[in-house]
Amino acid sequence: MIRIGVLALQGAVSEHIRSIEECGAEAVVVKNTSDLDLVDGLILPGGESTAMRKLIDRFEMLKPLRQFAAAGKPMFGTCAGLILLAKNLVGYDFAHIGVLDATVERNSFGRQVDSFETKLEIRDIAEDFPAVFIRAPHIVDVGENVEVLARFEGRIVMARQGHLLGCSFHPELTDDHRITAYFTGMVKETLAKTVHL
Ligand SMILES: NC(=O)CC[C@H](N)C(=O)O
Repeated sequence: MIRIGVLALQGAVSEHIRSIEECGAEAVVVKNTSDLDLVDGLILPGGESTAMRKLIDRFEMLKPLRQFAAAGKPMFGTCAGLILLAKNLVGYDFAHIGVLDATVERNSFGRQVDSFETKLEIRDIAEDFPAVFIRAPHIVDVGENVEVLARFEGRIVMARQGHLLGCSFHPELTDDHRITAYFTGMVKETLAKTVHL
């Protein structure tokens, strides 16, 4: 069985665990570098990116997370997790993990209290995905190797660059597991390639 980890330093962890299990994979709570060694793919959950970064530094996980991505292992950032993955952040002169070739702006959809749900058309995944946005970021711009998978009101809200996937919203907060299933498929494909090397 494939193993998918959820970075569990802060944020919406348990819902991702449930969704991974619904998709027939083993879910692993990742709290440190040795947990990271156990997994074939990693979900970076929503929450608060600044708080998550502090904890990543405290547990000395920044370099291991970058190495995980450099090794070609799939990573999926949702909301704050997307902010962690992005190479460029509007208004900041640094990135966190900094591997997804995209420029991301934080808190793009209104004030701090704002959250909403909408149906999204997502390329290759769904025509009507129930997407929950909570103080969500959006993708301002992407590099040429990045495929845009979904937009909301013209703004990019989901994108993929090879083994890296990111979205602005919280796919784990509904009972619709199609996005987690898609990521599970990415992990399976990567493993199949690795085994044949
Ligand atoms: N739901 C979320 O993950 C919100 C992200 C948060 N606003 C941040 O900038 O980190």
